[in-house]
Amino acid sequence: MNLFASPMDLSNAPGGDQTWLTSIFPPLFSFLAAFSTTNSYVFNSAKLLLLGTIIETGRRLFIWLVERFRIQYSITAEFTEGDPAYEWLIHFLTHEQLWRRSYDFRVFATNSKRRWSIGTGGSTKEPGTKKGNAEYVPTYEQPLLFRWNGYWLDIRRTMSQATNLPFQYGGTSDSGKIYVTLYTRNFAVLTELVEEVRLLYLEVSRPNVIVHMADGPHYAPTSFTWTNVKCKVRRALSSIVLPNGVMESIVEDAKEFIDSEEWYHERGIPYHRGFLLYGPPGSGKTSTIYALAGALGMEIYSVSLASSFVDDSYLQSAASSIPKNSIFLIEDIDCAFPSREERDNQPNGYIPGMPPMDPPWMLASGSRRSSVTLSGLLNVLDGVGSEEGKLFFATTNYVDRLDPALLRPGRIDRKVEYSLATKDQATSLFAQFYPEAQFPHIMPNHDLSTDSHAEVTVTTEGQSDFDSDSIAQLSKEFGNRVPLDEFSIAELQGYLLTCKKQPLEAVKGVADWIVFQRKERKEKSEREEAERERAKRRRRRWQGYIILRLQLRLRQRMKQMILKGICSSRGVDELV
Ligand SMILES: Nc1ncnc2c1ncn2[C@@H]1O[C@H](COP(=O)(O)OP(=O)(O)OP(=O)(O)O)[C@@H](O)[C@H]1O
Repeated sequence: MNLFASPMDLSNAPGGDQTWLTSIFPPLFSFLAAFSTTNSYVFNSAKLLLLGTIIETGRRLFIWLVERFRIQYSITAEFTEGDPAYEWLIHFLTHEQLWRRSYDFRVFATNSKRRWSIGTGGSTKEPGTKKGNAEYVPTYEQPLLFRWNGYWLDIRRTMSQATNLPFQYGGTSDSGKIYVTLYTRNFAVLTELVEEVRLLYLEVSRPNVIVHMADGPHYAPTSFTWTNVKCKVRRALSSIVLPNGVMESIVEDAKEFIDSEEWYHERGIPYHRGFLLYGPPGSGKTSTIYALAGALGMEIYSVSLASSFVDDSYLQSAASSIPKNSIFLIEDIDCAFPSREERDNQPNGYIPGMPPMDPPWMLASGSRRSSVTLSGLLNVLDGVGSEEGKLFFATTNYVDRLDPALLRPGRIDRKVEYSLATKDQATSLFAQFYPEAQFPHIMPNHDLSTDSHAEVTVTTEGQSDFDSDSIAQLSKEFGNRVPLDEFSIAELQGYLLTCKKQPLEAVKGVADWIVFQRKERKEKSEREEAERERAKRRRRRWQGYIILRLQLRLRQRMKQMILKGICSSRGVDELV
């Protein structure tokens, strides 16, 4: 066997003409040819292996060249989920109808949280006749190439990945990302694109108020993702029924703040304005903030301290991730403070080695305490949460629970009280519910101002027996019949919803409704009182048990000490 045969000698080897191969790798082929004279199978395999290697090398070289070209002649921008720019881009992609080229969709039976799904016209048998029940959201996971303003763009999306553990317990998360590759070296094109998508987003979302909610545990230690985004239809300021001038003054105040950034900076005053809206549930605190956000074109970032997963670090990272010119809303801010009941139930003293006076189930039951501490909250208000000209709003039903440190100017600059419905508010609500234009058939035929319905009582006596009236008169009558400071606007709204199209019935039936509500409230308060009594008894029993255990332990300890004393006086180690 001649291992060093000339390559040319190999042309006659089994396997046909390998001249071109042998000229590339002469020694190897010399060896293989020599070897293959006895084993043609090995020679063919080697040929294939070599061919594959060459093809693979060529393929990699090609990819490398394309990558080099991309790096040299393109710009890639990354948009991260949770950042407003991500939302802008999603709206842009939907607007550009890029989904038409997509072959991958996720199908949701529920409404997607973002408005970037594709509206479908129901079934193909009756196109456009029925709105589809599902939503189709393109995944954009395969790169999509399209043209924008004469430039080629490449879009690719990666989904967010999270472990099911909050980050305090080692959970991790990768936010979803969209990569946009622009095939140009001109950076101005990217800024142009971002500005266009931003303007488009503002245009598209103008009729809505965008509310970002922190409504679930958070998994990433570094960046906070506001994954729950809601589009609420913008509400007219005039639809909020408040005492005269209140809404206008809040709007004026907020506008003035937005326009006076320089003024604040010149005087070295932190550019921050905090509002506290307090009052009973359903009196319009949240609605005011939503209407204000709509009027000012701002987005809301909302955290509720009543949520169990919100603690100091959660609040801190949420607040620091809110962009400029937004509203930072903390709902139920009182949850960071103990209620009077909780304070009253505190044990008088701590007994080392003994369990707390209140059993754990007692603390947990009905407690709305948040894990956020006062110092954590103040840090957020003084620090990250107050930067960049954010408007800060807090709402509470229990203003008395709030610590004076929170209420000092600089943290809370303006307090607005909300109350249960006044007669004027009830009148305005009714007038809004039944616009004159929609009820032209209701004509005045009866002067209600002469009727004696100034105040409704628990009986139905005093109801007028009218058939129809003008909306203005009916509104007034409704206002007269609703007792002052007893029902919230939300409750009255709930009642009016039961007679959406019958304003006359609404006025006639309100007395019965009031009777029913009072009866229900009485029963509820009796039930609650009974529950409180039961809880008190349970607490007393538990405290008695703790005291008994404490006494037993003390008695044992004293016994041991006395025995020790006797032993030492007798000079023995132990009494027999
Ligand atoms: N002053 C008001 N003007 C118009 N609508 C109101 C008013 N108050 C309450 N409503 C209606 O009642 C519902 C609840 O109102 P909202 O959530 O604003 O009350 P809230 O004071 O924030 O209550 P909570 O303290 O429980 O959060 C909304 O649907 C809203 O339309």
